[in-house]
Amino acid sequence: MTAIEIRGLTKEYRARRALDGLTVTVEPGRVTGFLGPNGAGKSTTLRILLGLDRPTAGSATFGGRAYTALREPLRHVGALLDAGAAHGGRTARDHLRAVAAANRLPAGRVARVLDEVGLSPAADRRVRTFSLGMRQRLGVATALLGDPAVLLLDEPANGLDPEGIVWLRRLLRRLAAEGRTVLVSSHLMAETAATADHVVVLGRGRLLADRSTADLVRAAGGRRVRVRTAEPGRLAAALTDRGLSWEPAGDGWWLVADAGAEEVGRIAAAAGAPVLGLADDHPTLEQAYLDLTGGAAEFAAGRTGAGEVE
Ligand SMILES: Nc1ncnc2c1ncn2[C@@H]1O[C@H](COP(=O)(O)OP(=O)(O)OP(=O)(O)O)[C@@H](O)[C@H]1O
Repeated sequence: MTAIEIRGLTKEYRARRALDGLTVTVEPGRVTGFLGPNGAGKSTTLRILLGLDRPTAGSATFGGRAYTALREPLRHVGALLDAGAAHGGRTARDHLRAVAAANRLPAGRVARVLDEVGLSPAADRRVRTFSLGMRQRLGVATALLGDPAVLLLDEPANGLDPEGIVWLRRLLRRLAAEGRTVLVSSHLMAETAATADHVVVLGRGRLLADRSTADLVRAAGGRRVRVRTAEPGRLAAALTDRGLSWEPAGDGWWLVADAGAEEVGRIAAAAGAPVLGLADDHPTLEQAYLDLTGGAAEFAAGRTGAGEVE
């Protein structure tokens, strides 16, 4: 069991501070979603973790050891940073064999990981003929080659079809259940909500949240009800009488704040407003994320002066 420990991590690129004193521990035995707007510092963190970039200050270690200090690092840390990393002229099998040989990993692992990612039937095709989703699978296979305790995956769902996404979700959950540390960056909130037990959210190089996915979502929104009625005027008057506020949510739906479905159903019935649809509206990770990162997006449409022009 190996935790990832990030302490006071700071990275400056000339005038730009990509990471600003980031401190967080990524625990084993669970899938941790690594979230944040474009430019928040996720890739920079992953690159520093892998010794591909040097921090200006602070440290990033695996069970207390820097990546560059690990002997046979692929046995400890598997990473998917760039799905285009494999040489296009090689077959998937040859690519994995080369990585295994260079890292003194048993050749027998190649067939195992090809099978694991569902690429066995395509193992002898050249990588240049692979779809983006197949390249992602090969990237995951490469990360798994050393049977590592830690997995760092940058946008692994990128290019996967719906079946591939379900496969990836199951794989990540199983790897975490085996006690591994699984850190997965993503911009797909629904997918992260379905996969990650825990989330670490960055904004402008700083930690915005480090908590369980369920807690973050729960904290996002109060109770709300989604309702649609054939008599909007009557329902509006009855809700106002009870001191409840609402807002339109499109297609004739309203969102009533601080109320439950049962209460709104009774109010509508008493007011003689036929209900066409009614449900408690559960907050989503996307909502929680947007609330959290609202002020931290480096690039946002319609905002002037917030981002830098390069
Ligand atoms: N090599 C570099 N030179 C200069 N600035 C860089 C370099 N790499 C990253 N940056 C800057 O550092 C900041 C963090 O970038 P990073 O790629 O880590 O963000 P990210 O969270 O991975 O974003 P995305 O979601 O778009 O992948 C950005 O402002 C980016 O422009």
